[in-house]
Amino acid sequence: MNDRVLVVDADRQRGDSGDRPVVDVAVGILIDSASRFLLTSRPEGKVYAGYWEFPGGKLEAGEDVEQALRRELQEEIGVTIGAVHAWREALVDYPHALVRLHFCKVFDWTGALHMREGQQFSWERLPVCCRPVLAGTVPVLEWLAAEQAA
Ligand SMILES: Nc1nc2c([nH]c(=O)n2[C@H]2C[C@H](O)[C@@H](COP(=O)(O)OP(=O)(O)OP(=O)(O)O)O2)c(=O)[nH]1
Repeated sequence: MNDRVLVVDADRQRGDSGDRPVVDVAVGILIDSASRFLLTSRPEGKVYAGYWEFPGGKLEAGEDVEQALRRELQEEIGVTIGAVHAWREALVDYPHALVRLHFCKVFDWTGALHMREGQQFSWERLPVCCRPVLAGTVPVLEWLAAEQAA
């Protein structure tokens, strides 16, 4: 595979194996009828706590991206999502893990937002007001900006 890798905090040590496993992560870009998108803050106890990101999480064994996204959004923000539109992927090398992010757009969901992990949330437009934004999330804002400009 010929992915370009975004290296984050390059000055911090990685595991000593050159061959780190790739962790797949399903990420949801929830877009409402006013074209705003949902950002949430990473909860206490997780790496990069307090950084803003799109909701989602790691695939569990046997899950595909869509299944993981349905489960994560139910667990983390209390909504049941409708159709999942696979959009972009990114490979990000953090000190804690090498992750492949599968960004999906979601326009339909049911249920009221309920931050089950004590996160903050914000419905955003570009440019976003939330700070800091997680490094692996920043490219998505650039892609959304490019899409709006097209
Ligand atoms: N959810 C999400 N994760 C992102 C984004 N950008 C980005 O680099 N990531 C990275 C951060 C983490 O390394 C990884 C997600 O892992 P996580 O630890 O938050 O996932 P999880 O909810 O399954 O966590 P846990 O159950 O293991 O606590 O993806 C994003 O926009 N949304």
